[in-house]
Amino acid sequence: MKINKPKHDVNPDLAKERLKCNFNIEEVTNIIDGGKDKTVQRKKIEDIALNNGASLDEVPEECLSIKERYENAVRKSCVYGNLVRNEMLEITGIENFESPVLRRTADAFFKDISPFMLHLGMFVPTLIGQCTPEQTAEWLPKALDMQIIGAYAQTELGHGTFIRGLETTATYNPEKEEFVLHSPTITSYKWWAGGLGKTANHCVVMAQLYTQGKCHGTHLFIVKIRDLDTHMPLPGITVGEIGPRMGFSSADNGFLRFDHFRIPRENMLMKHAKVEKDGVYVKSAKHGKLTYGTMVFIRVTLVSEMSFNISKAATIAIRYSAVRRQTELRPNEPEPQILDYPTQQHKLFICIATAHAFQLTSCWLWNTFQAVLADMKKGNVDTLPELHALSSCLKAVSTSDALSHIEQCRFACGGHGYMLSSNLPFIYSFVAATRTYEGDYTVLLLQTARFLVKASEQAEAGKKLTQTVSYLNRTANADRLNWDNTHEGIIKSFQVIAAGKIGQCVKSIRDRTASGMDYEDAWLMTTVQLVGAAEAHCRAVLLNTYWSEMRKITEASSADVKKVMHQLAVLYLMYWALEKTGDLLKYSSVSKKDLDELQRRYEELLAELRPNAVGLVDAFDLRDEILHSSLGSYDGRVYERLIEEAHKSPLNDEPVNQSFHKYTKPLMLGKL
Ligand SMILES: CCCCCCCCCCCCCCCCCCCCC/C=C/C(=O)SCCNC(=O)CCNC(=O)[C@H](O)C(C)(C)COP(=O)(O)OP(=O)(O)OC[C@H]1O[C@@H](n2cnc3c(N)ncnc32)[C@H](O)[C@@H]1OP(=O)(O)O
Ligand SMILES: Cc1cc2nc3c(=O)[nH]c(=O)nc-3n(C[C@H](O)[C@H](O)[C@H](O)COP(=O)(O)OP(=O)(O)OC[C@H]3O[C@@H](n4cnc5c(N)ncnc54)[C@H](O)[C@@H]3O)c2cc1C
Repeated sequence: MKINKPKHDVNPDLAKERLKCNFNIEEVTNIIDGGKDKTVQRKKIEDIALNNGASLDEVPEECLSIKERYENAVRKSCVYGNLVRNEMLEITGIENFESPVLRRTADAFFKDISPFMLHLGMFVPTLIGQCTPEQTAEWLPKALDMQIIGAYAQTELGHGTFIRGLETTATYNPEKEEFVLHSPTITSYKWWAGGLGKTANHCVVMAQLYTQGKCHGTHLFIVKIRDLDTHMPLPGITVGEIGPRMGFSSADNGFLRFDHFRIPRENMLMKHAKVEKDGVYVKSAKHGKLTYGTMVFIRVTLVSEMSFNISKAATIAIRYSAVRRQTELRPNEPEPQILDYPTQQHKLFICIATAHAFQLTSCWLWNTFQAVLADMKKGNVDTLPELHALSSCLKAVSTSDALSHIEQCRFACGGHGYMLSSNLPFIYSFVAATRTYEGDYTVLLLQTARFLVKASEQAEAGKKLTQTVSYLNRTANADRLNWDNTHEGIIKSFQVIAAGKIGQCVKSIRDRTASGMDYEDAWLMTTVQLVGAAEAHCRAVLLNTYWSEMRKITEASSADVKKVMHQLAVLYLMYWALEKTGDLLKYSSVSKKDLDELQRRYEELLAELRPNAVGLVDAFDLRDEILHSSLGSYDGRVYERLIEEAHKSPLNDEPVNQSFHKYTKPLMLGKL
């Protein structure tokens, strides 16, 4: 495999690590990419990005003012967008505009985020999923060609989670064949939409549809908010940026207020419901929630996005841990590499395994999503509830796990991990937002819980369940599982834990309703348990999917690759078994002796994986320009890079800062 040759000598410790690696790195890279041809394609696209002005920053993004950061991000987005439009989509095919490869190359341009991300990330997918064929023909080519730039404005100041509570209204006027968009209250301001504040000239808006005096609930509309030539907001539109945030600092998350703003009837996205010219409302959708389709799509893609983010953090932390030496173990011996500490391995090797677990699960989820779309094209919406339940819990758990693993990577890098130049704080703050957006963690797990409670009741009634909950058919009446200390045994025990927790929720709700509570209150009182049950179900799905997909995908691999991929999957199973010992003790016959044995095997496995740690992160094949990290570069020049980055601080532009003469000196002289 052609690797990008480092310009400098590789740090000797890192070089030694690479000699220790006992599997073929390229083979693992191909597995991660989904095949050798995909690796070749990815590298070709990365070359286009990296040879055409990526890393265009003279001054680090973080050293710029808010305005400069935004302007710089727009400049880079235009260079990048042009490359996507003219060269990269030629290779992926236009239908793959959401390809993870494009997402990956975007990181070479932006440490933080592009103000155009939501255009490609949500605006375009909404047009694809919610337009009639005529509307698609009208809007999509313009959007893909960047003639119009869009945002997705759903959330309001007063409501994000509860979509039915949105207050923006779209009232149909049959005389003029127009909708009138209006923001009736302060809480109805659209709030948060990425790219809306300053960049977009169009947006998709979710609003309560009124026609013939009746409200028909939330629907989507495409709205032009700015003049295409002057970019000035149109009369009736108040739009701006919401202010500094924890992350997303180079984007322009926006607010938007409508004052009786008129749009043509054709601007209602009418794939699933329409308003006729005379104002008659016609619903064609076979399922009530199809207007939520873009959210389901993004939740599906976020699982792979989390794999990518963990792999970046793991690469940084593991390469750094091979270079960093700290603390004398024995007198007169060199300080060990911190990667030799089992506690460090415990923090970091699970990150490698989790990146693989999420990648394989995301491919499987993507295929499930495609199968559901194919069903829906044929008019069958029966498989949608299971997809909604799956995408909700996998989005919730993958973003939450990614966040805590990335935080562990930062801890693993000590003080230097706190530096923005390590890139870990950027990765962390980006992923922190994913736990909230596209549906908050708790809220989405409660959606999955609704599905699980129904499934459990169906299992109880002897009905055969769909694939991802079929374990409830086998385990619904099982009291405690006989512990079986095998890999399949661990997976089965997680299914029994999930079944036990769901069963306990059903019982709690029933007990509460039997004692006089109404169902809503009984559900509410049980929500802490319901969140736990949905998380347990998600863990069972993740463990089972990772294990079975890993075995499938490595069937034809070399023995060494098979071995190391197997070790990672076993590590993942053991890690989670040890994290959930309380649940295992409650729902299986596992003994203290079994758990001690599991702990011992886990620690041995960390030691077995140790020589391959650097090889495993090299297999993620993240080029330095994408990693942006003083700690994680391929050559391991950690200390040199930290010093180089320090010199870029604008505070080092002059030896004495003017504040000394203005403030400090007068203070010292008692002249303030
Ligand atoms: C061309 C060149 C371009 C160059 C550009 C350069 C740029 C480079 C970058 C490129 C990279 C691109 C990569 C993209 C990455 C993606 C990044 C995305 C960033 C996203 C930023 C954030 C966006 C947002 O956050 S948008 C807002 C999201 N909001 C939410 O998610 C709200 C959450 N709330 C809900 O979903 C609902 O309100 C809910 C589900 C909580 C409750 O809904 P409800 O209506 O009240 O329903 P309920 O009564 O609870 O349930 C009834 C019933 O319906 C079922 N249900 C609910 N939802 C669904 C669903 N979605 N699908 C199916 N069924 C659903 C529910 O289960 C119930 O069923 P029953 O139990 O059977 O009754
Ligand atoms: C960086 C970022 C980018 C975003 N981009 C966009 C965008 O482009 N377009 C857009 O439309 N939106 C966007 N959003 C908004 C985002 O989708 C919402 O913030 C998110 O859906 C959560 O909704 P909320 O803020 O109303 O939180 P709330 O719903 O107010 O949640 C607050 C707390 O209440 C809890 N809670 C709420 N309801 C329940 C319940 N029923 N049961 C139990 N607990 C509950 C939650 O768990 C949470 O802990 C973005 C947000 C962020 C942070």
